[in-house]
Amino acid sequence: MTTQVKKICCLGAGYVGGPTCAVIAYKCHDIDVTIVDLNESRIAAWNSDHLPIYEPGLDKIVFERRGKNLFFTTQVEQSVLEADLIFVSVNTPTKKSGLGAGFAADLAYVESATRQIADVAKSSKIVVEKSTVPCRTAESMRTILEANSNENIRFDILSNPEFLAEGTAINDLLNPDRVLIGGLQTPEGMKAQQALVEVYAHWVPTDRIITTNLWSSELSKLAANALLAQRISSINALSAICEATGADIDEVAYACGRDTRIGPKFLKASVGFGGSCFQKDILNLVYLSEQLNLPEVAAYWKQVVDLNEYQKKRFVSRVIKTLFNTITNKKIAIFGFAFKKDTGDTRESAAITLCKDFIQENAKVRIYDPKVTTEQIFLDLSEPGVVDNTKQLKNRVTIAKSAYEASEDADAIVITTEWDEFKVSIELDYQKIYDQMHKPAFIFDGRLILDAEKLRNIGFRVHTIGRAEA
Ligand SMILES: NC(=O)C1=CN([C@@H]2O[C@H](COP(=O)(O)OP(=O)(O)OC[C@H]3O[C@@H](n4cnc5c(N)ncnc54)[C@H](O)[C@@H]3O)[C@@H](O)[C@H]2O)C=CC1
Ligand SMILES: O=C(O)[C@H]1O[C@H](OP(=O)(O)OP(=O)(O)OC[C@H]2O[C@@H](n3ccc(=O)[nH]c3=O)[C@H](O)[C@@H]2O)[C@H](O)[C@@H](O)[C@@H]1O
Repeated sequence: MTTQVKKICCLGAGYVGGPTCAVIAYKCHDIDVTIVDLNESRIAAWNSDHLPIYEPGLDKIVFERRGKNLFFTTQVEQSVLEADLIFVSVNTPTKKSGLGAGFAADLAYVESATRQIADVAKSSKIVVEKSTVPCRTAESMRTILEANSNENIRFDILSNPEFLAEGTAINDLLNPDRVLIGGLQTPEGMKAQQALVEVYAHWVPTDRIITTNLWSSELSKLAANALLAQRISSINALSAICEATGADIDEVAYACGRDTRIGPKFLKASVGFGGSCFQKDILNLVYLSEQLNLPEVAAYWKQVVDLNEYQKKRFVSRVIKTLFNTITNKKIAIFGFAFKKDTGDTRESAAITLCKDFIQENAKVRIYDPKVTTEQIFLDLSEPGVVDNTKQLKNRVTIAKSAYEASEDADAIVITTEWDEFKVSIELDYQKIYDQMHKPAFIFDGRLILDAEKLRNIGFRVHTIGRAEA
């Protein structure tokens, strides 16, 4: 008989734990879901009218289930004690120091969450690795948990990586392409796997729920992110060839993507991919390959990240070169600071690198993003621990409340995030923007969202990634 899950606890109320478990509560009214975090202010925000993350559709789901079968708390012990199934959804950032620094995932949070479960549990639990981790992490978790099991308590470990993308998280969770559940191929392991299958089967068609062994599941998560990022680096590499030859990267992407074997998605050239995971997970894969003594494999995946860095630098050079080889004291309006549209998340955003480079060149940058807070922007641009450069930063960086305010007296506009409101045909009056800028007025489209022809007719000098200068 399968164990029926009645109470779920999720350790980690972040971008993954919050939306994922809110959707489980929304779809499974017979299951109580408690999301726990050590961070008190984050939990207070989850319990308030202003959720700690911006994600379209999330508010509605949380407000509908909160206090009914969805709870947010800092009470780790109580929640772990009561749960039959525990998601470990804590952060796994790249290690900053020690062995593997700059590449390996820092598993300290996963380990401490696992130890918390081992210390507190008084009944059997299914422990689910939701965080993205290096292949075979479940083995370490199992060792810690088994050292604490006895004839009355057993722990079954599953891997259930998350594939949601920020900005579309709710739709991704409600209609996933697939749900992946890895488990040990023992009778107990398969029984635990089935218990989690039944949770998802409340709303996901069973042919979309894939069960595999633990290690395939762990590796598939790193592999999926590496393959997605590899497509972006491939198209960005081609964008450089386009700029030098007169080919147009959107046309090339379209022509290639029409081949059903290639497909159209993830072929949009850009200033470089950002986000908390692509770079981290690929570096994690590089480290894993090196550990397995596979240097050629490591070098192959490392190139995806290197190309991404190159793309950002190449774009910065193009801006400086076009602005007559100097941007000292020039005003550059930055449209967008989040790593993609429809999120307020700035982790690894290409805009951070670009702004830092412009500041290094003594430009004055004025940033507008509809969802990122001023505090977050200054946090991202300052370099705590290196030098306290907040004062210098404030001389160079200002935050605007609108695209119009950002572009007042500007020499150039740089589009860094593809927010819909920046598109010519949707909201912005680019004639008004042009009229208030220094001339010649330059616009650099790092996201291929603008109608260059229309802007040129207004008088703008338009430079687009993946297109030669007109
Ligand atoms: N952000 C994303 O879109 C995706 C992230 N992932 C993976 O999911 C994991 C979590 O990522 P995010 O949610 O973005 O991170 P996050 O940093 O937003 O959230 C993690 C939360 O865990 C909390 N935490 C740490 N240790 C804890 C403990 N022992 N007990 C309770 N709470 C604890 C932290 O305070 C933090 O609020 C990472 O491994 C990431 O790679 C996977 C798919 C998508
Ligand atoms: O593990 C994770 O964290 C998640 O990472 C990505 O999701 P996310 O980073 O939220 O967003 P994406 O839509 O993948 O975009 C990542 C970056 O690539 C850029 N991008 C995306 C697509 C494209 O064609 N071109 C491009 O430059 C985006 O602008 C953004 O900066 C994956 O898409 C998710 O499946 C995965 O779960």
